[in-house]
Amino acid sequence: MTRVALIAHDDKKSTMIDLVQEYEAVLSSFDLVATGTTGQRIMAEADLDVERKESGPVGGDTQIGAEVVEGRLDGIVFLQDPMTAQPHEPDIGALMRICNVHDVPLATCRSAGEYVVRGLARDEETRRQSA
Ligand SMILES: O=C(CO)COP(=O)(O)O
Repeated sequence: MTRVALIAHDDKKSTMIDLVQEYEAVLSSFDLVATGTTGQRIMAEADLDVERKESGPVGGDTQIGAEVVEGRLDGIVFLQDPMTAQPHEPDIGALMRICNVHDVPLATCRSAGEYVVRGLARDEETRRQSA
């Protein structure tokens, strides 16, 4: 099953909620993982089940990065706030780097996130049809 990570900085959490509500039908067919607070909000505000890691600043981004290394993730939607410095910037940079190392698609704004979600849904549909 397609496994996707959802992460949003505080100022982008409402955008993430909007995105997951719009794509709820597609996302409900995926295996979802999220950083702590993002996951909490998604489960409260959308009809989606999400595996929650730690919050980003205390290691959640790093835990998602470990899944990338282990080959468990097909894509990441990570809505970043470009206007606010983050205390865990090194962790964020490490997650982005490891996605590049392992060629895992990482979307950092809403429109790119929609492309990733739609693309992964199309891939899953293609796999289902050829199975
Ligand atoms: O800080 C984050 C990503 O860098 C997100 O963490 P939370 O989802 O716990 O807010």
